[in-house]
Amino acid sequence: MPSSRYAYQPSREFHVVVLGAGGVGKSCLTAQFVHNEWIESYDPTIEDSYRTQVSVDGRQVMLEILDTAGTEQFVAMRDLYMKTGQGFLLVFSITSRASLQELVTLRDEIIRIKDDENIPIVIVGNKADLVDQRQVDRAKAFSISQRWQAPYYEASARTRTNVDEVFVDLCRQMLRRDDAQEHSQDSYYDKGEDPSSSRRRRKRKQKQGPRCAIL
Ligand SMILES: Nc1nc2c(ncn2[C@@H]2O[C@H](COP(=O)(O)OP(=O)(O)OP(=O)(O)O)[C@@H](O)[C@H]2O)c(=O)[nH]1
Repeated sequence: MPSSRYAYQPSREFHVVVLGAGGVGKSCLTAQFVHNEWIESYDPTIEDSYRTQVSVDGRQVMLEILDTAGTEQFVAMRDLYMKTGQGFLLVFSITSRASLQELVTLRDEIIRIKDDENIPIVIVGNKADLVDQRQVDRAKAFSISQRWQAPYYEASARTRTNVDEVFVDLCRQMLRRDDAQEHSQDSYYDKGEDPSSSRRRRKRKQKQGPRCAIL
């Protein structure tokens, strides 16, 4: 007998979008997570996508990760990938106050485009190894994460600190959401109701308290 009710389920596939200002370390975080490699040079991204399988709490999940451009000239593509994204890593650099500010606009856009305040999001304060260049207090970032009801992690692509953790946290959020939707669809079909009419009720139920992971 399987120990979990999910043991026979096929692996899920989720679209993850990595967003943030130019140069905050989106490509480096993604390269560390997918390939375990550190990239020292800076080559601005236009758009790169990666497929990788990850095991989360014993469940196999296929991730399609889109590493996006932080530079202004490529922002026209944002609407499109925000529509397809099911989970978002919002990355700033702890060495740049402006990069945290940019997340405000990005988050507003995600919520507008997805029309959903509870979309899975993880906030990442990258470059945590550069402590002597810190411009963003941990408390400041944490208070934003509380407001947005999204977990906050300080990470370093350079030292590989909290790299797996941010992706896994996002996966958990997406899985939970998927499970809840599946479960409530089952029960509505059982009752002969239309599952789409209950979407809003369901979203409110999924609201979670913020979490903060420090180094
Ligand atoms: N010290 C340190 N440097 C980092 C870290 N992450 C990235 N960098 C450096 O920051 C620069 C930019 O990193 P990228 O990953 O290319 O940044 P990006 O956010 O993908 O940039 P765009 O493609 O322009 O959006 C590179 O020189 C990296 O080596 C980190 O955690 N610590």
